[in-house]
Amino acid sequence: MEVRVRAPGKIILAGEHAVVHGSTAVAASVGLYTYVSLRFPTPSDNDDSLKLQLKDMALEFSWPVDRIKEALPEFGSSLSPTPTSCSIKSMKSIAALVEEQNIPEAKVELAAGVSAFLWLYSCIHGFKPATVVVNSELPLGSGLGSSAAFCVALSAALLAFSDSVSLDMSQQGWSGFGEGELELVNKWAFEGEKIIHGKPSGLDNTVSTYGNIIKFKSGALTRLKSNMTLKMLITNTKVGRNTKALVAGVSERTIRHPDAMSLVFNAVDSISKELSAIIQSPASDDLSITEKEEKMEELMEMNQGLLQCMGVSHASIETVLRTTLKYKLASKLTGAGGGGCVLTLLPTLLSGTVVNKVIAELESCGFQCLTAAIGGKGVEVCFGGSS
Ligand SMILES: Nc1ncnc2c1ncn2[C@@H]1O[C@H](COP(=O)(O)OP(=O)(O)O)[C@@H](O)[C@H]1O
Ligand SMILES: C[C@@](O)(CCOP(=O)(O)O)CC(=O)O
Ligand SMILES: [Mg+2]
Repeated sequence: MEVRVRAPGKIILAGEHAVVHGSTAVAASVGLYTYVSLRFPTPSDNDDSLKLQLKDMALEFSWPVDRIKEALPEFGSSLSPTPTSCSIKSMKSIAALVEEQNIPEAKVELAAGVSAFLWLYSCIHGFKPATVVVNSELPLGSGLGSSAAFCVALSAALLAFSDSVSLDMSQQGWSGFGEGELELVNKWAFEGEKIIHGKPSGLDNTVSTYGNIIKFKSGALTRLKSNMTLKMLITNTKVGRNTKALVAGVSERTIRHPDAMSLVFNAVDSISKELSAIIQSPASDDLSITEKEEKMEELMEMNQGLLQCMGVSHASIETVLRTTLKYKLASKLTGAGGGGCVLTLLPTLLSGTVVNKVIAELESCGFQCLTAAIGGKGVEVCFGGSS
């Protein structure tokens, strides 16, 4: 029997980094997915190993379950029904298991994802042999939340075959989880994100789990009912970066300049609140769509300025900002910054010709542009078939 799960990536419309320090953020799911399938071998397969296949990278990792038992003896006897954090001792044992796999030097950043996998798998299924296959439409380490989508899809697939969750396996095609199940998936995914990010806010895993457009502050989410169609151009600068290092950099700056940074975080909080009010304001309100879009553009520019204050912009991001500004379009980085992706609001009345021109100019700089549906469904599951 096989289960397949998909979890979306996300864009952050306002509030990245500041959300780690308690400010409000606004984010939406993006229609690009990470897929995880899980299969347990039958006795006739005679397979006693745990396998992780990363299809896009053409990599396969494999551990004899006895080796996992030896490294993590604390698992197996009592599987954890509630999400728990990885202790320093378990992290060391997991690091040894990952090191044995000799991840190619050029892909060493995958070690964090593989560690999160070993933690989530061992907590939920102990020493059971299995094959887990992962593939993703999301660029890794680009600010679109690939780490969270990976942790959400993994947690959901593992829980789908656990005693903690009971799902109707006769459903055809993709189907959603119940509220209680989503909460459990989200909490386990957050534990995985902690291994990859160090100090995540929980925003990314929450958007990937629940989908939609959400407002998020200190672990609490509010689903937003959008009264306008939001069209965003996503530009990937293709400059690689690592969320853990960028989040740590902002924290260090906060320690050096606590008063100034607290004002920056407060300003971001106000921007996110105003942005969510605009998104939700009824269409019949005094503000026309154009006026709403102009306000949003201004808020995005202000948020970008504050992200520069936090030290997370990058020359490549500034090039995207300058290029889109030539067409009077507002942009901001999305995710951790330092490279990665930039969002540009595409107003409703903007002509297709202008959009094509901006995309052509951005792509001539070596960047990659995409437009994807935003605010769609969160994590979904599919049994048996190959949807
Ligand atoms: N499909 C995947 N397979 C394995 N690891 C993954 C996958 N997606 C994400 N990861 C892990 O997450 C890391 C990227 O996370 P991060 O730096 O937070 O960037 P982002 O979440 O914006 O893509 C990767 O280096 C890897 O460790
Ligand atoms: C910078 C931050 O706000 C978002 C990071 O997103 P991403 O990993 O770059 O996709 C960190 C967080 O909220 O945990
Ligand atoms: Mg991430």
